[in-house]
Amino acid sequence: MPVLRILSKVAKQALLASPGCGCQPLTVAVRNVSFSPRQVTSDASFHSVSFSETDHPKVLITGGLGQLGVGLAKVLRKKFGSNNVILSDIRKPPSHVFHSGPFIYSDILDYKNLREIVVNNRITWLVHYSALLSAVGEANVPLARAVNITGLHNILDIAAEHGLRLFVPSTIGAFGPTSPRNPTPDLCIQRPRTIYGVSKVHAELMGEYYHHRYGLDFRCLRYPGIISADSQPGGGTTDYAVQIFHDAIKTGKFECNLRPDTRLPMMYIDDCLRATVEIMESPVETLSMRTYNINAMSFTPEELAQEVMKQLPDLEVSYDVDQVRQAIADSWPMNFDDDNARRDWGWKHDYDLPELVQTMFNYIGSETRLAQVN
Ligand SMILES: NC(=O)C1=CN([C@@H]2O[C@H](COP(=O)(O)OP(=O)(O)OC[C@H]3O[C@@H](n4cnc5c(N)ncnc54)[C@H](O)[C@@H]3O)[C@@H](O)[C@H]2O)C=CC1
Ligand SMILES: CC(=O)[C@H](N)C(=O)O
Repeated sequence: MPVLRILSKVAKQALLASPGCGCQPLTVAVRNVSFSPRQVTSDASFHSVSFSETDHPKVLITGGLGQLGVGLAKVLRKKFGSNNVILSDIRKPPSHVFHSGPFIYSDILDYKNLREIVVNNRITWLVHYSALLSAVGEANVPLARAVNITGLHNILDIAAEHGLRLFVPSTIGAFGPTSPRNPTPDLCIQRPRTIYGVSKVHAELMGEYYHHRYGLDFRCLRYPGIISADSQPGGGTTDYAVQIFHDAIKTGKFECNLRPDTRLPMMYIDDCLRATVEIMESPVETLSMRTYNINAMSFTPEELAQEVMKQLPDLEVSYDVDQVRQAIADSWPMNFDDDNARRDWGWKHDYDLPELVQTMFNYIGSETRLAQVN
């Protein structure tokens, strides 16, 4: 029998054999009706390697060498053991990262390589961090489209085929100028004007679709702009809120690329990583939705500078507005409504603006003093 006919017969049989829950086993993976690694036969057992089979989840983090991945690996390794958390990226890891636990090369555009990693390491949780952020995405739309959309398709198929619990972060950037901006609720108009935002809305919808259609355990948080002391942001609109601390301590001067009155939701990295672990650990029955806003604080560059100047009164702040970033920021939420996350799974932030500034100064200050001694 020709290959095409065999495949379509297999697909039909599997559809007929679907359980009454409304979820169907993974005929989804037969995206292209041709011989491809994505072919899953009708007797493929969905959720074949589930979290419950192991004491600890076995976690793979994609795009792990960016602003958030190394910190998340640290938190997860403390909880689940170093060898149970694999960081991956297409870049070369710095030596302290390489020596702190398993690291592996993985290009999310290479489906076979990704599948091999998941199978060989018996992965049960996948945290998908690879992405091009808002500003770099606008500078290279074809690459952003490939990484953020085609890459996500690979991730969804792998996660569904192997019964993984999948976390994909979304962002305040998934909203646009026609969304309510103050505050922005979970469910409202989403018509972002950046390739980054469009790709994140696509990720939210595809993840929820795979959940409802195939039972994929998809979990998604819309992060605000994340502020961290020991990792650099990767080319976003909110990057100024990290840069100000480094420039203030190093040079006593800071030139901001957004207008002083640009209000955006922001969060300290520890809150962001804790929220991520909390939603991944939340019992299924607590999740009334699969994509949640999370919020901590909201401020303008002027308000941040004033708080920083409580520590460094001589800081000189000037403004040289980047039109691309400003247009993006002007279309994003000013305040985020995260009532659903607080109600459903008990989300609560720890850091407000004063604690954030104090913590950043303590960290960067001690690093700088250490560097001066050595
Ligand atoms: N940092 C933030 O403020 C926020 C981040 N997020 C989301 O959180 C996730 C992580 O963010 P960051 O760590 O800040 O991003 P980042 O830009 O710092 O890091 C992204 C990583 O993806 C990797 N990457 C690029 N192409 C790849 C490919 N083909 N295969 C594998 N890896 C590839 C890069 O090498 C980089 O290390 C992203 O999905 C981002 O959209 C959402 C909202 C806010
Ligand atoms: C808020 C984000 O998603 C990111 N930091 C960006 O500015 O692009």
